Amino acid sequence: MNTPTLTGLRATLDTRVVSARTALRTATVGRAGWSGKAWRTAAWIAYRDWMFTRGLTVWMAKHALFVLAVAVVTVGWWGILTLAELPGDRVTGPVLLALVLLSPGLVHGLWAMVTPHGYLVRMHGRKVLAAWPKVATACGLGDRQPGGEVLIPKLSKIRYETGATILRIHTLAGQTLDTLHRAAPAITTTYKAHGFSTTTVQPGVLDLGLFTTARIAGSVAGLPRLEAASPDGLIVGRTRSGQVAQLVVRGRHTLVVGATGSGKGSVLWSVVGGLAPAVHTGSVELSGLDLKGGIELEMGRSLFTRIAYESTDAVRVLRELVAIMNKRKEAMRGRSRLHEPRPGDPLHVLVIDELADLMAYSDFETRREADRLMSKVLTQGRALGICVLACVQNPRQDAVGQRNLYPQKIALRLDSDIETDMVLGPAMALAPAHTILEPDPGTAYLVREDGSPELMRFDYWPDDLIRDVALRFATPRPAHAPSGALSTSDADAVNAWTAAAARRGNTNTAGKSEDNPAPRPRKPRAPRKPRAPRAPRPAPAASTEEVSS
Ligand SMILES: Nc1ncnc2c1ncn2[C@@H]1O[C@H](COP(=O)(O)OP(=O)(O)OP(=O)(O)O)[C@@H](O)[C@H]1O
Repeated sequence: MNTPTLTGLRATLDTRVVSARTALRTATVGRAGWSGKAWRTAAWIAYRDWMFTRGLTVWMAKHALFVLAVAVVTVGWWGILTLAELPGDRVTGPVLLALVLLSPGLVHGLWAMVTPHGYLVRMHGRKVLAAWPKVATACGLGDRQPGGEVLIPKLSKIRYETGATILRIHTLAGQTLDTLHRAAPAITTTYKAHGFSTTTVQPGVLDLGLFTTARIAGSVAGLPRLEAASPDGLIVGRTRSGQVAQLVVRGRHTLVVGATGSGKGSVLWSVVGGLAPAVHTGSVELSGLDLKGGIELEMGRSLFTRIAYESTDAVRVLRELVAIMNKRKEAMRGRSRLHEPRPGDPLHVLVIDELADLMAYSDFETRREADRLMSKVLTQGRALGICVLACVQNPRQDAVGQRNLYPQKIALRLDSDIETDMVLGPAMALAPAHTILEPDPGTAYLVREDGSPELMRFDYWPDDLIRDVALRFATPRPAHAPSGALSTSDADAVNAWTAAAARRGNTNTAGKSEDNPAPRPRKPRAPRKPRAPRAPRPAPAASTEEVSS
């Protein structure tokens, strides 16, 4: 059976197990009133009993010979009393002796019963520690000495966080942290963990996090708060250890890639919605390009200062941003190397819902102009306070020719390891986005500028929340209605989306427009005559207005 089928089966099975568990819980401990309380009490007693038995059994298995000897002595004592037909009690003595001799096991069982979590953690830690010499040697970390002795890196501490076991490992003399980094995937597999993260603690000391869960539970976003709306660390979801996941927006461009249904909308709205309070105060300005006819961005249009649903408008928005960038260059020259956003001189965030619609599926002239302007923004914008968040489904070259200009990448579920490689390059080994399961939309690897990956799940943004946020935190400088603007009703949005899809597709030419003509077969082009250089275009009036305000 091939891997995708197996993955699909596993996902179906997982979903069934989750729903069966939920149903059982609802029918028992989840019930309201006295019956629910009775179920909960019974479950608590059963669990503690089970933990006592487990603790005692583990101790007995570890001291099997001693337990056997106690059994022989106890039964032997009782047997002698019985055979000799001595009068009096023949049971109490042997039983008391057995209880006294087995008392450490009983204490062990009580420990497991009273603090089950602490007990399980300690037991797991002991197992990891006991296996470490073998694991380290098998993963190539051993150093054989002339006398035949094998030295291994010291495992000094084991720590537990939600969803991860953290091993603190010290390099041997002659080893570098790279040696440990290289061995990390093998150590992870040997301990049967779901993934790993590495953190350098100090020179020669590494914290290796082994993930104990493969999935991150989804959560729904709440209303954003002004103090949290920082482009230097925007809260966008949860990490595998249950901590808040942060995304740095300022000073970097972000490419978001994911298959259809992988949750690009969650990433987009986590950023747009998360920044909304800063938009309202004027320290962030959003520009949006949504060439799917506005189906995604229309719902939050009042948050955007510039918005485009058609390719010609998209080019206009890009030109305005380039003009702002050029003005800023002059203003910042010799004074500052990184733009500090503030009301009146905001951080500009350009949000593109489907990059390929602009860069691959538009007409030739638009593509060329968009490519030129995007290159400028991507190469010069980040220090000048103009950042891009571009979402795309297809990571191939024709759709994202400039992917190397995005220092930060978010890889949601991808269809194949080839696509992961295309998006993440060498970081793919640590961020296998093609292994993210379909039932976990919004789960993604964030690969930062330094190449360090982190698995996280972006919060889900329901439509009602987006509308509410757009209403509360509207920008003080709202966008003019874009040409081809839609009514906000869902029915209209769907119609517009269908029309836009038809314009892009080559099966239906009904929605053909000048911006997006349906592809048709072309004759081979004759070589071009050299042209006189074009006079530079004057900057559009709107852009000047943007900068001077
Ligand atoms: N963070 C999340 N948690 C839970 N469910 C989510 C999350 N994000 C998205 N979903 C679910 O997945 C569905 C698809 O998400 P979304 O539309 O964002 O995907 P997409 O990648 O934008 O797809 P497309 O490229 O086809 O537009 C949503 O309708 C929602 O039900």
